[in-house]
Amino acid sequence: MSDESRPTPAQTSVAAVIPAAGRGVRLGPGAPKALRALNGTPMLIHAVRALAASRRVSLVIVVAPPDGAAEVKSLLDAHALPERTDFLVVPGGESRQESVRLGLEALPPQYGIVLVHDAARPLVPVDTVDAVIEAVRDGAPAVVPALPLADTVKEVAPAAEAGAPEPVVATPERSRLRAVQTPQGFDRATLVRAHESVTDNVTDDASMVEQLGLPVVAVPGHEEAFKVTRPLDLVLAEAVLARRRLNDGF
Ligand SMILES: Nc1ccn([C@@H]2O[C@H](COP(=O)(O)OP(=O)(O)OP(=O)(O)O)[C@@H](O)[C@H]2O)c(=O)n1
Ligand SMILES: C[C@](O)(CO)[C@H](O)COP(=O)(O)O
Repeated sequence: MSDESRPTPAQTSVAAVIPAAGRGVRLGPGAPKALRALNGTPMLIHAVRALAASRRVSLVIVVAPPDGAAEVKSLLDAHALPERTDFLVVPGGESRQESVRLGLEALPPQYGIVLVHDAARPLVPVDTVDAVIEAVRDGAPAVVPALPLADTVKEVAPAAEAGAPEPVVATPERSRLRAVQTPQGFDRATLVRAHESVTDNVTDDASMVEQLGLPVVAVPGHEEAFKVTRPLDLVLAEAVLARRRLNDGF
């Protein structure tokens, strides 16, 4: 690679935005989901540590519940985090999409690569984080970690009336489908453009890049990067942590 085509340090500096402003309605009543404990430690702290475990991530921006930024700052201060990583906390918005945008607005200019990672995926292994970063560094404007599906997926039409069975209209070929996780990784300019241009409600950031007509690629995800969404997911997360403690010998 010639000196001219070699990316500059600014182009390859990596920041992570962690949207953590959701209420966690599907998890049931209680504190905002990101602040609920897993093995005695808030889910958000697990997620922050998971991203900061990558030596390539030098800034983590946490997007806190709209009225919870001070509490989240105190939480970060109260827990051991890597010294090489900087942390910022900003208040979030009404939707995940808005929270990510608010996190992006706080991003200092020197970061050329941005990861967006759900606080609700607290156990993502560092190898998955690094694989996403590597693919962006290799030139992909948008990268998602993804896993093949175990279930067959059906497309349904609306039910005739509330509570009635939903008509099945199609069965997409399963081998071509993937369940996508986070962190999703982006060339910064691409992600900023996507958030400026796409106004539809979407469920992930990569789909906004798809709407721009730009390529998105998938790298292997990890089973432990699952999203804590419903009560049973908390049981699974505690079990994964217990297995890690056993493997670590304490
Ligand atoms: N207004 C919102 C909504 C969601 N999120 C974040 O986006 C991630 C994925 O969202 P999800 O798992 O759906 O979390 P909740 O919105 O909290 O869950 P629910 O839909 O059950 O209320 C979470 O880390 C959540 O905190 C956010 O930052 N701001
Ligand atoms: C971004 C995401 O985690 C990818 O699978 C997912 O779409 C978030 O969905 P949620 O309903 O906001 O949890």
